[in-house]
Amino acid sequence: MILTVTLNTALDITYRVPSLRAGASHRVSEVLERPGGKGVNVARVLATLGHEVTVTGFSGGPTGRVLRDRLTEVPRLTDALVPVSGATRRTVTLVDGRTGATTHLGEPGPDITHAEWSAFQEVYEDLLASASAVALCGSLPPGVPVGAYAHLVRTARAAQVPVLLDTSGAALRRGVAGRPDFLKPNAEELAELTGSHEPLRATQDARRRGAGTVIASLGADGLLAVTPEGRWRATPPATLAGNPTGAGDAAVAGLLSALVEHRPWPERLIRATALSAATVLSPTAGDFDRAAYDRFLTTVTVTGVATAA
Ligand SMILES: O=P(O)(O)OC[C@H]1O[C@](O)(CO)[C@@H](O)[C@H]1O
Repeated sequence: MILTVTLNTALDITYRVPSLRAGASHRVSEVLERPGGKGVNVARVLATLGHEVTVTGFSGGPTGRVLRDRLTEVPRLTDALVPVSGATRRTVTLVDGRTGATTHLGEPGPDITHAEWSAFQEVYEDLLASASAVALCGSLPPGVPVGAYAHLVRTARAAQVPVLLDTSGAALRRGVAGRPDFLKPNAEELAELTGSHEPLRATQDARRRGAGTVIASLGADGLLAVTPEGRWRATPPATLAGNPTGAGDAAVAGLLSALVEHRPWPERLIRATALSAATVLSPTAGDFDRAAYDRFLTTVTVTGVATAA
């Protein structure tokens, strides 16, 4: 199975309003509620693609119960979340019906005690024994040490399980030092990590900081991958209008799916880019438009990037 870790799971709420204005009161025209947090979205996409997947991390309180209930509806997905005394957070995405622009609000998440963090590490080590790959995704809830991802990366490497890291801020800065096999930052996270806004230069810098391979998601510009085997850019067929929430998570699912099937890099990038684009066309994170995905698989282009910055 493929293992995804979401230490800060979330109940993701999407509100669509006819036209969003700061300082105004709004009537919501559509409400969607989904189990979320990055690794949960990755897992849902993987399960839809036909992979056996296990989700772990923390969940608690009434929101955690709703999240776990909803996860039982996903075929091929095993819930190995560790219960905690605090409540799973909510996130709210506001979609402006006029422009399609999205505004994201994320709660910090529950306080995790030392005993809960220790319990999680035991569960994680056990799960690694039957994992073909692991993705460590999203922010850290309060109470989890900032060096947590570096530790989890090293544990995966010691168990010889390929490990992908997708996080931000201090958790990313510390996590990359654990030497993950794969790092999947977006343009903003990459710039924050390296101080460079030039994607190729920043991607190479991120590798020097410890990542084996860096796959940067660049929004409408697709993916840039710098790997030990070569460098590629994967470009979606067109700029798509829709909800980009979860597009990066879908890219991670595409990379892992093709990785465990031992596909070569260009194919991994096509799958990741096609899934990411097909997610933009779906209104909720963790879902993708299947027909669009099949179409994009034949229209995403991959080109080699020859020169160093
Ligand atoms: O863990 P964070 O970095 O706060 O990100 C969580 C959020 O990101 C998303 O996974 C979208 O990528 C949402 O589902 C939401 O839960």
